[in-house]
Formats: sequence, structure tokens, C-alpha cells
Amino acid sequence: MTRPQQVPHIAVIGGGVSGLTAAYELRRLLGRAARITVLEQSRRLGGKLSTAQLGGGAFDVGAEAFLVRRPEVLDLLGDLGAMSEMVHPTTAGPTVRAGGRTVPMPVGGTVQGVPGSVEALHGVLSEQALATVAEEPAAPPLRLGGGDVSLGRMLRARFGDELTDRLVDPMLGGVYAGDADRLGLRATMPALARAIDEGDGSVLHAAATLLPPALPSGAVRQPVFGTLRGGLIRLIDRLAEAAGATVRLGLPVHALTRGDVGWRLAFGAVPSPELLEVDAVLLAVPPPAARRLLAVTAPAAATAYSAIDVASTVVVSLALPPSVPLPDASGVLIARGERHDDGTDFTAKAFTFSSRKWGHLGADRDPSAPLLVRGSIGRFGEIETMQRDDDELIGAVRADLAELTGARAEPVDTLVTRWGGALPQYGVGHIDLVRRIRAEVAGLAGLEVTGAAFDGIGLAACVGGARRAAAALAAELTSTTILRDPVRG
Ligand SMILES: CC1=C(CCC(=O)O)c2cc3nc(cc4[nH]c(cc5[nH]c(cc1n2)c(C)c5CCC(=O)O)c(CCC(=O)O)c4C)C(CCC(=O)O)=C3C
Repeated sequence: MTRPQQVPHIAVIGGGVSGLTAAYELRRLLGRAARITVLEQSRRLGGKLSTAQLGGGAFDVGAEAFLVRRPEVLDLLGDLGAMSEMVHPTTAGPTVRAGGRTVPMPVGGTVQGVPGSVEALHGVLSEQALATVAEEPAAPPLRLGGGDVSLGRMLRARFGDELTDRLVDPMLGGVYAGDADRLGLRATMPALARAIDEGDGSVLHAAATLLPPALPSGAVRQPVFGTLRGGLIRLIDRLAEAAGATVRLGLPVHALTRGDVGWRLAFGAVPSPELLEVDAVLLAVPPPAARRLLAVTAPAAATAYSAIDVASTVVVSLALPPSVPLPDASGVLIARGERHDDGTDFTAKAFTFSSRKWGHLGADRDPSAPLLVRGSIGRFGEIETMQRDDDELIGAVRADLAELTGARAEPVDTLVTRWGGALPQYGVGHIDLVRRIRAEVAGLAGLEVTGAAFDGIGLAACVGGARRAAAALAAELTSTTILRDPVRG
């Protein structure tokens, strides 16, 4: 009898935050001896985390913050000994440009724009729309019967169009680059869906149960976000270091098939691919890549993956002279259909005024340092905008910024970062697609899947999902190793 392999070899496919968190967790659980290989198709690690140099300093041109109301990233930073690198935003708040005006976003009284009280919406909606919102609890009770619905359509039916157009759609246009009418309630706002299921049939009442209690007077609001001084790529650097994995860059995996014991991977140049035999695979790639890799071995999972759309975005980063009049807000979300005074459409859907949002990029720096701003372009299906060349996009974003803030000065530095297919769309029925993928993968020994398409698209959700997937794989490997071990078995 051949001696079973004592030291497991695991391939992690995908070198973004999900793949690297999983690699790190596998190392933690399986110990120093385990072999872990991370395969990444691009020439750098980080996936949607990318820190560039802008105006002489480190600047995130991908995801730029994580939620600290959720524990996942904080726990990970603690485990990595990186807590001291975390910083929180200033008190500058978000704004929204809707109905031709820019107003503060009512963050306290809403759940991602869904109101828990009509008071939260004063100053954002017209008097008539406020009256419609106030009357919502009197409408016939909403019963979902356990099913999923379009978030936008549900809200339009309950509250009228203005709430969705002015608040919810701009907010979700940020989070998912999506369209509120195409996004599903259950996957985008699971807590709200549950509150509706359990409530009296009013969405206003359901949202109210989710709002944090009002702050005692004088209390300081807990921060919602965090980031890392030096940029979020520091998280990737830390993870890669602690994972102690063999990292192979620039190598797309073409084929994933069952091997004699575990899995066989073919990657690299198509004419002469490299082959790798491993005991287990952790797949942490976006839906289109996962669909290709699972087409043969897990066809039902591949079909479900192919039903998950992805949206592309462009981040245009500007370093502006310190004299420009940047508003005292963390940024602005721009509602669909907003126009400049001269009738021109806005190109950007959001700006982050990074030097206002983060002290380490603004107030805490040398006053002669440039002011840093990110303009974000691209909603699901908006392909023509994305195809414009870099200079055109910079020009369009500058014109939008001038319209919003009066800042017209020539930038001292610019960067255009294209994120093709970066943001999975959580459509109606998304939870079912995820369930179908998981069900088929559960039947395949030594395979786990994770990533931004599963439990939420933010960093915290990706980190939590990756750690759970790694733990499941580690548990499986440990139990099969014991079973196969002639001494202990
Ligand atoms: C991709 C993307 C963009 C566009 C591109 C880019 O520019 O990157 C964007 C823009 C913006 N998002 C903004 C505001 C907010 N975004 C939030 C939450 C989130 N955004 C996300 C993603 C994005 N956001 C994600 C994955 C979450 C976590 C969701 C979760 O996992 O639950 C929340 C917290 C909600 C809560 O209270 O839960 C707020 C208040 C503002 C305004 C100014 C500012 O403050 O920057 C702007 C320009």
C-alpha cells in the first residue's frame, strides 16, 4: 500500500483579498508543513485592492475602506498584528446630488437609504414625496411569502419613485455599480428582508427596527469605516507574508479536473501548460472565471455562476492644488439623470473627497500637499462611457467636479484605473444562485468556493467568507488525513 500523503498541498486560485485571506487561514489551521500555492492570473496580488502613488503619496485606486461596524476585518488585522496601521475617517459626512441640489445624506435614519422614519428624509425629498413616505404604514401590508423581489420595484411601490431615485439608487450605484430596480432585496439587504418577513407589513416600520438607537447627547458616533495608513495594499502584503504560500503570478488557470486523489490544474501558456496535482482547491475568482473553471466538473455550479452579472467601473483619481475649494464632505453620490446647469449629463456617479474623508490624506498632512479626489464612473450596463480614453474620462470627471464644487484648477497628478467586471450584481434570486453553487460544490471533496459574489461585496464580507471557506477545507483535509493515516486510522 502506498503511503498516503501526509502533508496536504492546497491550491488557492485567485490572489485577491478573498484568496489571500483563505491562504492565510489555511496556514493558520494546517500549520507550517502544509503546502499552499496561490495562482493569480494578473501580474500582481491584490485583486480589487490596489494602492498607487498619487501626488507623491500612497493612494487607493480600488476599494478604499472597510466597514468597522462588522468584526471581520478588525479581527483579521488583530490576528496579523496590524491594528496600529488602521485609521478612521474624519467627521465629514457623505452628501447626495439629487433633484439638482447637493444635500447631506441622511445616514443615521435610514438603512442604505431605506427610511426608518420620515424625519430622516427632510431636505432630501420633496414635500409631496415625504407625504407618500409618511403614509406607507397605512398601505396594505407587504407580504413577501419568503420570496425575493426587486429592491427598487418594492420601494417604488411602497414609497413612490423619488426615494429610490434620489437616495437608494445613488447609494447602491456606489456599492454595487448597480441599478436598484435590478438588485434583489434578499441579497442586498438581508436584514431588512428578515425584518419585513417578521414585521407588520410596513417597510418603514421594518427599517426602523434596524436603526441603531439614538445617541445620548454629547456621545461621539462610532466610526463606520476604517482604512490602513499606507493604503489597503498593506493588508495584502501582510496576508501574503503571513500565509507563507508559493505565489505564482501572471498564470491563468485553464482547467480544473479531478486528479487521482485530489485535483489537477492546468495553467500558464495554453500551448504548453504547466500541470499541478493538489489535494484541495480553494476557488476565489470572479463569477466569469469560476464559470469557465467549473464547466466540466461542476456544470450546475457553472450555470449558476453564469447567471451572476458583473459591472465594470473606472476610478479617476485627481491630485489638485491645495487652494481648490473642496467641500467639507466625505464625498458625493450622484443620482441618475442629474445634469449640469448647461444641460450636460454627469459622467461620474460618485466622488470621494479623500483629503476631506481621511485625516492622513488631508488635514494631518503638510498644508502644501495636493488635495486628493476620486471620481467613480460606471453603472451596470454603461459600456460606452467606459470605452472612452483616459484623457476624455479625466476631462469629463473634472467638468463634473467643477459643476459640483467650483474646483476648476488643473490637476498636478492624475490616474485612471479601469476595473473590468469587478462588481458582481446581486440580482433578484441571487441567494438561490449562491445556494445552488454551494450545493454542488459541497458534493465535491476537496473543493471550496468564495469571493465577492457570495456573502456580500465589501471587504468585511469577503474576509469573513474566505475564512469560513478555508476552515471548511482545512476540516475536510484534517479528517481525511486522519482516515488515510495507517498509524492513527
Ligand atoms: C464601489 C463603491 C463606490 C464607488 C466607487 C468608489 O468611489 O470607490 C462607493 C462610493 C461611495 N460610497 C459612499 C458612502 C457610503 N458607502 C457605504 C458602504 C459601502 N460602499 C461600498 C462600495 C462603494 N462605495 C461598499 C462595498 C460598502 C459596504 C456595503 C456593506 O458591506 O454593507 C456606506 C455605509 C453604509 C452603511 O452605513 O452601512 C456609506 C455611507 C460615498 C459617499 C462619500 C463617502 O463617504 O465616501 C461614495 C462616493
